[in-house]
Amino acid sequence: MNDLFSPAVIVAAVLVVVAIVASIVLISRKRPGKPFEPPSEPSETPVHEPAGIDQFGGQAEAPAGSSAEDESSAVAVLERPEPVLGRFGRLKARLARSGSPLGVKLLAVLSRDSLSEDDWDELEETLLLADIGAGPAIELVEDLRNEVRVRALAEPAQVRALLRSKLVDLVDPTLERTLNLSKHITEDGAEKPAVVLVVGVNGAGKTTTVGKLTRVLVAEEKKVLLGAADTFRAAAADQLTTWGNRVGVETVRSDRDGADPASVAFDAVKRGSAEGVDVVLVDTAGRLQNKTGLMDELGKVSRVIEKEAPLSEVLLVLDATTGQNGLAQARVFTEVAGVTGIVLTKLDGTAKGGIVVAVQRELGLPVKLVGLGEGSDDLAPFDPEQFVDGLLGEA
Ligand SMILES: Nc1nc2c(ncn2[C@@H]2O[C@H](COP(=O)(O)OP(=O)(O)OP(=O)(O)O)[C@@H](O)[C@H]2O)c(=O)[nH]1
Repeated sequence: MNDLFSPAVIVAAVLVVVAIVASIVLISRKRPGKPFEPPSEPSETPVHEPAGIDQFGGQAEAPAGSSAEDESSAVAVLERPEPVLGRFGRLKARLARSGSPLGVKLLAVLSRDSLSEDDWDELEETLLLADIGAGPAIELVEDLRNEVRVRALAEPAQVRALLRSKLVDLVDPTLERTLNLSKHITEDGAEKPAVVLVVGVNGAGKTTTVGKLTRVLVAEEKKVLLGAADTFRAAAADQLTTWGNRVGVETVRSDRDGADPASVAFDAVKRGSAEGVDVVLVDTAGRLQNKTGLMDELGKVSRVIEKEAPLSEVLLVLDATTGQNGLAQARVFTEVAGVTGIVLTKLDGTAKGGIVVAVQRELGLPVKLVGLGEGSDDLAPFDPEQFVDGLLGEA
């Protein structure tokens, strides 16, 4: 009985009490006031949060030294993209502002009282300078000339109206330009998201276009998932993630630089199917059309995606400022990747808006979207009439 009060037992009891108190203190320090939460299931492919909101506009970068909590609360403030309706109308002034020789020069020629042989030549030259292509330029001037003569049009305003309607015809309002974004139902009744693959040469504006298109779709209340299959540059995936985060859209990407782009694209589409999203947008690395390995890789990306869901659209992004040079590149892409439509970027920065006509003629594909600036909402569905009005500087 006395054993109970022996010094050894007392010391042992005190040690046990101290250990219990110490562990309670430690636990409460580690979890300040938080209830116990089970660890979340790891996702199949990690979704990365951005380092901060950066040059893509919208919000100020977090100041140096700000805490992770500050950053996540900055990210939580989602931007509201501009409605899509009427966007082209807002942006079309930029076509005229870029000093288009079509707008200024054509109208200057057509304002003359009677048109001489030299005037018609000047008209043709102006169309050529605007990159409309030799065939269409010659056709247009011949048509215009005949009709002016047959209908005895004398007023500059009448000739101008005729030119406008001929330009609209050249741009072709009958082409189907709507993006195919319907979900796909498989034979066994499963629903698959629409998948849009975005391809093109380096620096054409692919990532920016995917970012802007994400905003268009979010404005249309679609549920979107992004796939960063540009695995050459970690910065490209960061850039895409930032675009997505600004409007609450997640990005599937690889943890490794140089990972297989086809596998990232596949993961994105698989996850999009599992989560029931409406559209998966897949960004790819820029590649030169003469590099066979890279073009083969693009073919593989398409094939691997199609194991999971059919491709709804393959958009080729072309930089309008490269003019006719861009056409050779474009042709190879259409063969390798089965392109369904063109996105013409940087139309705000060129006097060569006629490239729209040349691209469509040469490739037999419609221009579906146009980029008219570096702002987040400077992407619009292409509208032939508004486009021609913009080129001619008409409000
Ligand atoms: N002015 C103007 N600039 C644009 C437009 N679209 C894209 N850009 C700019 O073009 C540059 C290249 O854009 P990115 O989206 O990085 O091009 P990318 O094709 O993804 O580039 P890579 O991944 O290197 O092949 C960026 O500075 C964009 O801001 C546009 O419509 N107008």
